[in-house]
Amino acid sequence: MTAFDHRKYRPAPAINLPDRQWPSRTITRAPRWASVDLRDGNQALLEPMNVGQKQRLWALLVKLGFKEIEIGFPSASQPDYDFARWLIEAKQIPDDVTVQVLVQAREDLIVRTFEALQGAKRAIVHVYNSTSTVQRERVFGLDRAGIADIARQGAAMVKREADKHPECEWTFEYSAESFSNTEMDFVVEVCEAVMDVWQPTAAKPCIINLPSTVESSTPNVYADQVEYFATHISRRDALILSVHTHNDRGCGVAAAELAVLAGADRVEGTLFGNGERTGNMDITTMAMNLYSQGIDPELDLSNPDEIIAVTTECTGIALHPRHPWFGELVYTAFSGSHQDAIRKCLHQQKEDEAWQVAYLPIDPKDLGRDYQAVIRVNSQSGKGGVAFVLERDYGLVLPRWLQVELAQVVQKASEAVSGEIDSASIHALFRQHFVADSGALALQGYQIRHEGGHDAVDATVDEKGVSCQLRGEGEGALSAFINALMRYSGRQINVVDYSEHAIGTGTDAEAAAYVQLNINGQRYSGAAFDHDTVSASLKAVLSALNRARAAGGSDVLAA
Ligand SMILES: CC(=O)SCCNC(=O)CCNC(=O)[C@H](O)C(C)(C)COP(=O)(O)OP(=O)(O)OC[C@H]1O[C@@H](n2cnc3c(N)ncnc32)[C@H](O)[C@@H]1OP(=O)(O)O
Ligand SMILES: CC(C)C(=O)C(=O)O
Repeated sequence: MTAFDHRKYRPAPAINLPDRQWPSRTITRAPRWASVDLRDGNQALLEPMNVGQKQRLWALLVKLGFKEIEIGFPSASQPDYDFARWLIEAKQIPDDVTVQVLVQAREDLIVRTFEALQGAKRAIVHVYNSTSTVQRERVFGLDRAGIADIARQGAAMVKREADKHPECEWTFEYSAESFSNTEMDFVVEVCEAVMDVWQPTAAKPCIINLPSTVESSTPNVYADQVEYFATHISRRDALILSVHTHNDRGCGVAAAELAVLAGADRVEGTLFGNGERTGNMDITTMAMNLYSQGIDPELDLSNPDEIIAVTTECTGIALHPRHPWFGELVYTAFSGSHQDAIRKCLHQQKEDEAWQVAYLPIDPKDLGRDYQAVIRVNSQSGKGGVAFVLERDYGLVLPRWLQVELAQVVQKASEAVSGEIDSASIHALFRQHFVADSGALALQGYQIRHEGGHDAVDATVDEKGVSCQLRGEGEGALSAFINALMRYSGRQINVVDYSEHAIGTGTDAEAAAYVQLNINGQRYSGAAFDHDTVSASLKAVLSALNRARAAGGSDVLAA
């Protein structure tokens, strides 16, 4: 074998479940969430959280609406023990929140765990042992019966300790760790053994948790395993079926979603998927997936900045900019066709209708993101993005032909800097190339008279400081001015297109005018602004002439 040799590996065995039901089901409500950030997330950190960090993350989890929170492994470490004590002694656990703690099926650890929980009103004690073939054979050196015994004894010890403290409302949870790498008939056998000890009922159920401790198959196989379990375990009504997926193959969320279809009631996971190796199942992603389907996720994720700040501070792990739903770049379109589609859809989206915006699966405003971030311009962007930015930030509604021309200018500038062009730079490029105020031709003054059904204009235009007196007639001020320019310069000038709009409202409103001229067979565009619409239109004409002048390199009027 060479170093990189796939023959070293075997495919995960599939489950024979010909009448599987999960593929034809849909998710219609949020599962019961259990956060394991403070335990599974914590145990995977380079530097596990101290009590202060745990306190901050706890406060966030409660604020987001988690009702079941695994707070640690109190028998394993002093900070976890101290944190449990602080929660209880400082009365930090809201009435509707239940703390959960993890422990191995080992007597000394179980005893210490119950010590840590003294005085709690309600708690979930979560005991586990590994059931998979490889763990049986290579870690524990036990056969099936030996592994089942560990589970049975662990369950009995948990029950014994709980019985000493009837003042607390206990819930028992058992995890067949490495469930997804265990033979299904054996998992059912072990869980039956645990339930024989606990004697759960529909009124007082236990939690049976089915982890894909290491994700090693496609999510459909995991869903088959969960459905197998759900349909082969006795007393299904006396247990809450919980799943706990990891993300080794990048499908932690998908596996949990399919598991819910397959009958899971409860999902364990962490914020942004922090956890062992490639992480736990990401609750924020799964909850937002539900939200985007019109389902209440039963978690308040409306303030991502706070969630990101607290989790980053507590885990030391930064959020990837493309993290689903919450990454800095996920509501940003750089490419031209996406920008164009977003701009058109946003224009048509009505307040009271269902969200229908291409490339934006949810309204970024729901997560406190504004449309500022939606469209950013680089060399991959087209006219849509450029137009969007100018309209959003400067109130300029460019006609299509001008969008096309400006986009070419912006693209060149972006290529030159090999990167993003911000809104102010786009605006500056627009002014520099299409607006006359710094050009060679400038309107000094004009007068318009209505004569015999026509307009006559007398205008003073400077070209490079040389003043020229122009006179012309036409239908309206614009065509009279064009007529004057043609007479003076001897050039053939036609207006190909013209548009104008107000910027702002009230007495401060400015007029924007955009014109495209055909000058001796060549098209040139220009734009101008003025408090007076006629002035704006005449200046826009001079802007276009300035472009012609710059392109031809010769004077227009003095030529
Ligand atoms: C998939 C998961 O995430 S499971 C949770 C894993 N999380 C953690 O382990 C974090 C906290 N754990 C720890 O700090 C330590 O493991 C402790 C303090 C709990 C225990 O430490 P230690 O007793 O020193 O040893 P260690 O964890 O290596 O224990 C291994 C022993 O426990 C046994 N064991 C491991 N898991 C279990 C279990 N769930 N139930 C019963 N016995 C177990 C092993 O077979 C091994 O036995 P051996 O010593 O006879 O060979
Ligand atoms: C203890 C169990 C639930 C676990 O963390 C896992 O299997 O990943």
